[in-house]
Amino acid sequence: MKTILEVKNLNFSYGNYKVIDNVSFDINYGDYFGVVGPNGSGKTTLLKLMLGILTPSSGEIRFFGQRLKDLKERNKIGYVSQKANSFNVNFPATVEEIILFTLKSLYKNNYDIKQKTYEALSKVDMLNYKDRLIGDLSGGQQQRVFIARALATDPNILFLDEPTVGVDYKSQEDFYNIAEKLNSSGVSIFMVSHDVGVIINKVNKVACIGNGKVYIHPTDEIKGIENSLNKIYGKNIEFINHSH
Ligand SMILES: Nc1ncnc2c1ncn2[C@@H]1O[C@H](COP(=O)(O)OP(=O)(O)OP(=O)(O)O)[C@@H](O)[C@H]1O
Repeated sequence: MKTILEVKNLNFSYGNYKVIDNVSFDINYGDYFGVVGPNGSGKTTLLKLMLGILTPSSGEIRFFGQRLKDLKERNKIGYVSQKANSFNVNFPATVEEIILFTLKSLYKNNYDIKQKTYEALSKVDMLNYKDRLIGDLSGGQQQRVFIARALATDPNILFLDEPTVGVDYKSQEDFYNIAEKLNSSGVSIFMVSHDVGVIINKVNKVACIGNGKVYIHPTDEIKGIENSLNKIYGKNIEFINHSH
């Protein structure tokens, strides 16, 4: 099993307030990794540390064996932020242009750029919308375009911050189907979510975050997950339907 991301003895504080306390974990190629925890527990902070948006107080983050700050292939890491599906409705760009713009900074050949754009839009079933203005799409459709933009650079790992917030039930289902398909095609996924029940049915590893600590369990370790959730939420949580 090859490791895609290694986190060792990671610490992070905002001023005197410690949010990440000596956390270590690995993500392997093919993992579908779900991060759950209460409001303010540090999910977004952890994700921002992984992406280099925040700098740890101490500890190490390695992608593909390289330290984050030395990493050359940043395009192998995809990211869709929490705010991606609340795009300014007046933004004057088409779906196709949103992706072309990102790729132009990475590739020279215009034919390749078009091909990669169309491939990425097909992966999220949005190719038919390529000429539509991004601002005219629904939240769920915009979200799919931003996933396509993240996919267009062929990432090995995709970071998703609360991808199902603000999208309706059908779009959530569409999203989870796309995520599953991507994961089966070899893209590792790191997904932050509030939806503990859904997460447990979708992912293969769960990270429960709270009080600075991160407890990692494979999804078939239901008892272990319940214990960790009890620690971080401070109340008794039991899963009634164990689908694993
Ligand atoms: N820039 C900042 N400066 C100071 N404290 C911050 C900053 N950003 C976040 N925090 C604090 O750090 C803690 C973790 O925040 P974070 O946004 O990572 O939590 P979260 O688990 O993603 O929360 P939510 O589920 O509400 O999105 C919170 O207590 C928050 O108030």
